[in-house]
Amino acid sequence: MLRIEGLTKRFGGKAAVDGVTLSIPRGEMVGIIGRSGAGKSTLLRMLNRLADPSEGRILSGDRDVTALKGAALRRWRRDTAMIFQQFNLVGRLDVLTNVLLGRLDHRAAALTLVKSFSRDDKIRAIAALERLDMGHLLAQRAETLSGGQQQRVAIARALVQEPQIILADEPIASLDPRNTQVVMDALFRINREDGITVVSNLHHLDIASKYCDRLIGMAAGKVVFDGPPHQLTSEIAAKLYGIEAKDAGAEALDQLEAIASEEAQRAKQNVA
Ligand SMILES: Nc1ncnc2c1ncn2[C@@H]1O[C@H](COP(=O)(O)OP(=O)(O)OP(=O)(O)O)[C@@H](O)[C@H]1O
Repeated sequence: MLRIEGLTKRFGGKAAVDGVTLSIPRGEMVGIIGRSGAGKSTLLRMLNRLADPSEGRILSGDRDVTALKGAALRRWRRDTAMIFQQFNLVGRLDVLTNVLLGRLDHRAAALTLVKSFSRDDKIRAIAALERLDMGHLLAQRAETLSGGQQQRVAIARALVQEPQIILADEPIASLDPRNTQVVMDALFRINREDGITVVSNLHHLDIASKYCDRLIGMAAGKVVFDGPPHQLTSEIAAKLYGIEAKDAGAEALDQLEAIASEEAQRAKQNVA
């Protein structure tokens, strides 16, 4: 269980994240939604300790994550793998080596200085790539891959970290609809099969609603909605996305209704 208590991050006088309090149980698939500048990335970066809060605490069980330093902080970063919009691969390195970089924190500090990975590391990396349907491209340079393929390599790199939580910062923002589905399906499968908590910032309400158990809506640094997708009303969507995005909110709500009716249909079939 991750607990966030009164988390605030100020840049100058302005609060990018403003007194956020939340609990995230292990194994949940959470979507953080809201318009650009709402504070979603800053919140995620604080969870991984890429950014330090101005106020508040993050607790993992009874461990105070906000106070971690040195080796304990490195362990926390390994436990909370990040995935980014721009994939953050090393373009000139091959796919397998990019994935192996996710194993660096598992190795003794002395070994990290030598560029050799154990057989066990390589087996894990290949298995992660195969799981993401990328095994056949392991020798290819990362920069030659499509965006969707690069994001799958980034997910494989996150997997070999053996994280408890995957923090995905707009993982599909640079992808076309087909790759969006491939990447979201992969994150969903990892969440369901491995029980890894996934917290993902998502611009698209329809995608967030389709894949997530829970949506956290942010506006001006504050949480303005926290609940399952079917509880998101048009008023809240309008508040989250602002007047000019009202239509997008309405469109997304139509899709929410379609999802809800599909679920109802499935439930009916199960009963029958
Ligand atoms: N390093 C920084 N220095 C100054 N201001 C910052 C910094 N990082 C973020 N901000 C500001 O904090 C606010 C929240 O930004 P953040 O990137 O967290 O929002 P977001 O919801 O993730 O938006 P987007 O979807 O566009 O990434 C914005 O007003 C942004 O300009």
